[in-house]
Amino acid sequence: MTDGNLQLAASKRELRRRAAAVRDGIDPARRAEWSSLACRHAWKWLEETGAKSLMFYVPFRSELDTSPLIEWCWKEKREIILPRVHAGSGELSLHKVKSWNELVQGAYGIPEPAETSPAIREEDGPSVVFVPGLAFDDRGGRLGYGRGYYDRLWANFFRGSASGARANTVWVGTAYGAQMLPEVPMDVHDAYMDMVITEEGMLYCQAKGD
Ligand SMILES: Nc1nc2c(c(=O)[nH]1)N(C=O)[C@@H](CNc1ccc(C(=O)N[C@@H](CCC(=O)O)C(=O)O)cc1)CN2
Ligand SMILES: Nc1ncnc2c1ncn2[C@@H]1O[C@H](COP(=O)(O)OP(=O)(O)OP(=O)(O)O)[C@@H](O)[C@H]1O
Repeated sequence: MTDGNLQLAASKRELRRRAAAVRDGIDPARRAEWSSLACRHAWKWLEETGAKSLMFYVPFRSELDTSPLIEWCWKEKREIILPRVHAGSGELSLHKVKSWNELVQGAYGIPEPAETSPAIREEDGPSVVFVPGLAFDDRGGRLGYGRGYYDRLWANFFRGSASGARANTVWVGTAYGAQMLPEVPMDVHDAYMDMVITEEGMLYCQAKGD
């Protein structure tokens, strides 16, 4: 690691600690209220876009709760894709899920599709990916828990897009307004969001990495 890399890693670590404290410090009733508002914004947007296949996360810790949105998508017969964590390789595999009953306790205690659930093929990937995080900025910068799972998935999608597979996937960060920072420090491999959605509404971010 160069001095620059070391500095970036240290500043991300410190920021992660502070951002987790901010998010954990939001009153649970407020979190529920803001989650519900953010879901309504996302819902409206999804109705307009008509996207058929959506990747979500199953919320844990104090993350924005997207479960009403997931249930609404099931009701509307849209396809829900959830990740399974492969802690050894640092990869996420993607699986179609039709109900909460299909989930088992996974790595980090996050519910995930069972081992027996078949992973989808790359060309069947989602057209929208909802991404959790500790902090975001209005360029679409994101700070996660520091294991790079979503960065690797993002890189895989772009590799896929070279062969025309998944060029048009929209990446949507979901967070409380209190998680927005003026600037999240970004590494070369860090995934940029196309939009961030909070209780305040949808924020369209500038072109990835520009
Ligand atoms: N709901 C949800 N699902 C998700 C993610 C997420 O952020 N939220 N992920 C997004 O990537 C992946 C899981 N990533 C995780 C990465 C690190 C830790 C974690 O506990 N890290 C320690 C830090 C120390 C360490 O690295 O061991 C911690 O936060 O205490 C948890 C989940 C896939 N699924
Ligand atoms: N495309 C990639 N290929 C290989 N390693 C990667 C890739 N992207 C990120 N990493 C590695 O993952 C580690 C964590 O990256 P980073 O600190 O950006 O995580 P994060 O985005 O905060 O975490 P997460 O996505 O798990 O929420 C770093 O050591 C980084 O080198």
